[in-house]
Amino acid sequence: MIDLGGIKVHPSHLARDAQAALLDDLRDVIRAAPLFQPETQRGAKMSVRMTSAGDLGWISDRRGYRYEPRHPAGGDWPTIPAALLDIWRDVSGSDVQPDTCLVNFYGEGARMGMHQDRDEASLEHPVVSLSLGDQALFRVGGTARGGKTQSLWLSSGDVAVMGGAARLVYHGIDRIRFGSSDLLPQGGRINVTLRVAGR
Ligand SMILES: O=C(O)CCC(=O)C(=O)O
Ligand SMILES: [Fe+2]
Repeated sequence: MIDLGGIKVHPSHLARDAQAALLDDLRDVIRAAPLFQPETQRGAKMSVRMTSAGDLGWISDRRGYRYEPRHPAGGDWPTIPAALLDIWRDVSGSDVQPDTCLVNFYGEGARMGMHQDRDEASLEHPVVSLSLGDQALFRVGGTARGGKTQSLWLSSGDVAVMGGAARLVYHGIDRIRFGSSDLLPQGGRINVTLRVAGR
């Protein structure tokens, strides 16, 4: 286990065959709830495409960031794949089940700016984050914007847990190494985050 500014990173938590099986589950999620490219409140398109599973899904549009019980195109979010609940059980240290699973897809050139995860109703539960596919440069700071940062390349199968004092640290993805993994036939990276958003 690696401690990155309080974030606990479990390298290779998921073996290759389990990654491939989970990818099949995520394809079903995406078939039921297609990826969309959210806009920020200021009207800029995010470079990451996303969708969700669970009772709630995270969205962003001109009205801001929030959780919604339906996909922007209408329709319930699909259920969270059971294999992800197993990961949550193994690493979260929480006996509350996650009610949302955000699926982020990073194509070539996609990135995610530094931010805190704080749209959840209660911030006492951890965020559990799984990387699949191409490597990504993960940057972690402190709980205030603009402080010192540390970086780590996340690889397919790695799991990061943001909990306790690290629940509100600033973090982002500077870039991916497009084509560095052959898990996704077309290249790119999928990041899956599990959260308790609604309680
Ligand atoms: O892609 C990642 O590893 C981080 C994603 C993230 O920070 C988020 O979805 O809030
Ligand atoms: Fe985040």
